Amino acid sequence: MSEWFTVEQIDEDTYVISEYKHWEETHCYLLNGTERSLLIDTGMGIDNIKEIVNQLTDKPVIALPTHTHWDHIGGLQYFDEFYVHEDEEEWINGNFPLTLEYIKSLVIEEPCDFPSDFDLDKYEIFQGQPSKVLKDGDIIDLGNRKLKVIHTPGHAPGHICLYEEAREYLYSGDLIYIGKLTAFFPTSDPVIYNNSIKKILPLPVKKILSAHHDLNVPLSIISEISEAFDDLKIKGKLKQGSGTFSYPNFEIEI
Ligand SMILES: O=c1ccn([C@@H]2O[C@H](COP(=O)(O)O)[C@@H](O)[C@H]2O)c(=O)[nH]1
Repeated sequence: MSEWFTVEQIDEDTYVISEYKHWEETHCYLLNGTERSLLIDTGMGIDNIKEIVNQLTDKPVIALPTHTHWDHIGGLQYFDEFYVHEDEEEWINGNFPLTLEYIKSLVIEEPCDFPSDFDLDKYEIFQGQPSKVLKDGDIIDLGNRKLKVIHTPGHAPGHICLYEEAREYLYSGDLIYIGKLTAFFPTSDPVIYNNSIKKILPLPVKKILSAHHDLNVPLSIISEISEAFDDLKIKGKLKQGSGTFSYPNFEIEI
């Protein structure tokens, strides 16, 4: 097993594959169904995540990034079938707004014990044609498991969360996690981010499976983030350049 990835089992047919050595501390989730498996997010592409996935499922795998920032799409290169939300189809298909040189600088922004065969000169931003383009409300059927696509823009225009109603699992991507939530990129929008939080708020959730950092995400964080955004709205801070605001479990950078 690669030393780059860490694998933890969440329940009998759900795994989290993490890249803890890198400052982004990404998490990808493998959901095994009776007909097919779903890999939610694919990491940075620094090592081959498919080799890990192959040890955890013998079913055909659909790869699905929650959005197409570089640290979520790096592993798409290893999968024949992948889906993206319609609002980021252009980004994955030749028009991502950041240069490769800039992304490479992010890859090595902090010291990191990279795999011995990793070569930054050969690092690429994945580009390709999705096998399916998703929209809000679509259902992904794995056989015995169904995931609902919830369009939650704000961090990125085509950001999605996946909701598994039967287990009350929320795969929250970069919308909700412990750490710095970011709505300051030119393609982010803090008002829309707040609307996306409001979309998630009424869902019954037993487990939040986030894309970064600490996996023990308290369920209360959803309402805490919602209240924080509402407070910033009242104070007229929901516009870009307002700054970074700190709360017990998270920060919001706008
Ligand atoms: O406009 C942008 C968009 C993204 N980035 C960089 O990409 C990643 C985003 O990571 P997330 O995990 O999706 O938050 C991060 O390294 C950003 O710095 C950017 O620089 N500008």
